[in-house]
This record gives sequence, structure tokens and C-alpha cells, in this order.
Amino acid sequence: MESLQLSNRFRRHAIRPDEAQKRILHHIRPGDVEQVPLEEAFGRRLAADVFASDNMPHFCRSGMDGFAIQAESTVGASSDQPVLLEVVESIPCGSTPAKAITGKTASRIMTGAMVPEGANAVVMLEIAECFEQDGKTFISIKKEQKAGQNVTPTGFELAKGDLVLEKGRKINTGEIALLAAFGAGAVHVFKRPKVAIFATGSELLGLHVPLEPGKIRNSNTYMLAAQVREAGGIPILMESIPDDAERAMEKITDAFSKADCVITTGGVSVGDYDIMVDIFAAWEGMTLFNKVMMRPGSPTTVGVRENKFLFALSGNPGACFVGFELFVRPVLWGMQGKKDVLPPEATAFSGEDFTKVNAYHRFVRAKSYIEDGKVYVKMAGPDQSSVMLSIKDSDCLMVIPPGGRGVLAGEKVSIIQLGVPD
Ligand SMILES: Nc1nc2c(c(=O)[nH]1)N[C@H]1C(S)=C(S)[C@@H](COP(=O)(O)OP(=O)(O)OC[C@H]3O[C@@H](n4cnc5c(N)ncnc54)[C@H](O)[C@@H]3O)O[C@H]1N2
Ligand code: MOO
Ligand SMILES: [Mg+2]
Repeated sequence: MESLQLSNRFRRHAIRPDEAQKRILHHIRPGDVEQVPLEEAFGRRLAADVFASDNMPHFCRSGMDGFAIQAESTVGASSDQPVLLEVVESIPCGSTPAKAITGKTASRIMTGAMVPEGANAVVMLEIAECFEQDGKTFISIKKEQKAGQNVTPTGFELAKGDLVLEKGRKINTGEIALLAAFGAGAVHVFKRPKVAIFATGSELLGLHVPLEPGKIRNSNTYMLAAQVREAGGIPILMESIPDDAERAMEKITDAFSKADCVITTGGVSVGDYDIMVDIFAAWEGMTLFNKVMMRPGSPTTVGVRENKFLFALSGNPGACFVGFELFVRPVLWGMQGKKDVLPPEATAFSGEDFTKVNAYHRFVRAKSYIEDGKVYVKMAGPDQSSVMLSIKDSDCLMVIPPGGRGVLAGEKVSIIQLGVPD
């Protein structure tokens, strides 16, 4: 990096939030791949498509405890004229039947066991009356049975070779079950991106010291670490940087060698001690944007250096939170191979008037609820950029377009969903 020119304050050019995201998307690259045991794969993202290695199920399977029969053998069966079938064997789970079924025979079968050749239905144990005669076992069936009943055909769920899970998909509970079923003891997944997090500001205190006048505890680092973790990354909590641009530059440069991307919070606006402005003026990376037409988080600045991102988020907790969701999450997702990386958008009905409009898009921390089968959203609390409290109560961001008169109660509003399972 070049030497700092502290007087060289950045000239700012505000761009729309969607344009800012577009610039970011252009630079996202999937990260490295590693192999992990299946039991450690939960929450990771697949680095390759997974195809069915066998039919699922790979044999025709009984869905009930009962008797495997040929449905046709029960044609005309009634209470007056029950059909009698000789029971020729008993098939437990895990074994292969020895005898084929004919129109005159049946086999005792357990749930999950392999249906014998010739059989196409299973009669539930409760329906078939069992009796012994001349040393042989018989069942009597008093009702016609349908072909296919209580039988799961081979390949009912998947055929061998079917695409089961796409590359980039998150391994959740259902995926784990499928991978185990296909014998994937180890899975290729994208590495979790390592994210160095710096707070900047001489007012910041550690968590274990008492408050002092004019100082606050550094909460953003921990909030961001939680967001990073939730987005699949590994947070590296760096020591806070005092308002000293030279030292900040050294520490940030050093962090680039250890982490896959770097986030800073604070010091990005136009204050005398807003050192991130000087960093972006002096660094060797490419600055993608240094102002976004959005509230909160308008001074958010993002750059790329050797394919690694530097996100300078606002110090105000509300703005820091929103900046992460709009700009950092897509990158962390993309590095883990996720296909759709922009935060999921939807529409809901506004549960209240929101008329605080300005020239920029507003991303309002909001809470959704369902009433009469419709999804409504309301502000999660005071929405100033400096407010922390409303973050914990928000499950979406209401998107209020610039200009106009805002959104009235009952009108449709765009929302960005937060924390949606993906
Ligand atoms: N004259 C102007 N002033 C401001 C403008 C502007 O355009 N002209 N922009 C405002 C906007 S919008 C925002 S957002 C903030 C951005 O501030 P910075 O990103 O420079 O952040 P700081 O100045 O460092 O701190 C702001 C605020 O946040 C608190 N903070 C900082 N770091 C943390 C942390 N790690 N944990 C918790 N809280 C933190 C800090 O103490 C300040 O209260 O600038 C406006 N000003
Ligand atoms: O853009 Mo700032 O983050 O509103 O206060
Ligand atoms: Mg500032």
C-alpha cells in the first residue's frame, strides 16, 4: 500500500444500493474446497453436485407389517367368501425372500423388508386372519386388495443417476439424511471464508472494563461475528483500531494475509477521525463505491484487493447491521458456492403508516406477522441508524423507495427477509 496522505479525503459518489450490489457481485469468486466427515457437514455448502448412486429405495419394500400377496388373488374376496392363501415364509427386514409368491401363497413380511418376487401388495397384519391347518399356516382375506398397496416400488423417491443435491446447496437436516443414505461418509464442501473484523474508534472499550464518560463498548465486532457465523463464515475478531490511520493501514494490510475478507466498522463518514476514508484514499486496492444512496449506511465503502473484499461498514450499529446484510452476506454466500446470493426479497402488507421518506432508499428494520392469512410488517422499533435495540426484533428489512409519500397501512411493501433458512 502507498503511504498515507491524510489530507487526501475521498471524493464521494453516491450510487443506488442495487448498483452497489451489482458491482460487488462482479467480483465474487467461489472459495477453496475441502472434504469433511458427514457428521461435520451440517451447515456447509456442497462443492459438487450429488447424484443418486442407487435407486431409492433400491429394492421393492413393504410399508407395513403383514403379508405379501398377489392383489389379483383376492378378486371376489368377501366376508362370505374369504380367500385363503398359504403362508410360505417369513421375511424379516434385511434379508432376501427365498420364495416367489403365486396366486395361492403369501409371505409374512415386516415393515421395510424386501417384497418377494410375484407379490405386488401387502395386506396389513390386522386385516388378515391367520390360522393353522394340517401343519401349514394360512391367512384368510375378506376384502379385495389393490395392487401396489403398502408397497414402495424400487426407485420410488429417486432413480440411480438422478441429480439429488446441487452444488452450492446448504447441507441441512434433509440433505444430511440423503447423503447418509447414499453412503457419503465424507463430503466435498466449500471452505468457510475467514473474515477478519475490526472495529475502529478511540471511544471503544472492551467488554470487561467499566464504562467511562464518552466511551462505549465495542458491540459491533460481536454483532458482525454473529452475522458472519450465520452466513457460514469464520469470524476472526481483531483488536479494535484506535483513530490512527497509519496503524489501521498496517493492521488491515496484515489481516489480508490471514483472512479471505476484511470488515471494518466505524470511521467511514466525514468526521475528522474517520480513518477509513484515508485508508481507501491510500490503498492499492480498487474501490468499488464509497457512498450508497441508502439509509442507514450511506457512507458504506467497499473495495477489492487481489480478489479479497474490504468492507468498511458504518459504525452506527443499525447501519452496520444493514450494511452487512446487503453487501457482505452476498459475498460470503458466493464464496461458499451459493447460487442466488442477494438477500431474498418478497412483498408484504404494511401494518402501519411509514411516511418518513427521503431522497435515498430506506431499509427499515422490521418485524413480520401473519393476520387473516396475510403477512404484515411493522417497524421493529426506533429506526435511527444509531439504534441497536431494534436489531434483535427484526426479521426483515422494509424497503421504502426514495421520494413519494412513503407507505400507508394496508399497502404493499417490498421486504428483504432476514434469517430465512436457505
Ligand atoms: N457531517 C456528517 N456527519 C455524518 C454523516 C454525514 O454525511 N455528514 N453521515 C452520518 C451517517 S449517515 C452515519 S451512518 C455515520 C457514520 O459514522 P462512521 O461510520 O464514521 O462511524 P463512527 O463515526 O466511527 O461512529 C458512529 C457511531 O457509531 C458508534 N460506533 C462506532 N463503532 C462502534 C462499535 N464497534 N460498536 C458500537 N458502536 C460503535 C460510535 O461511537 C458513534 O456513535 O456518520 C454520520 N455523520
Ligand atoms: O446512513 Mo447513516 O447509516 O443513516 O446514519
Ligand atoms: Mg464517523
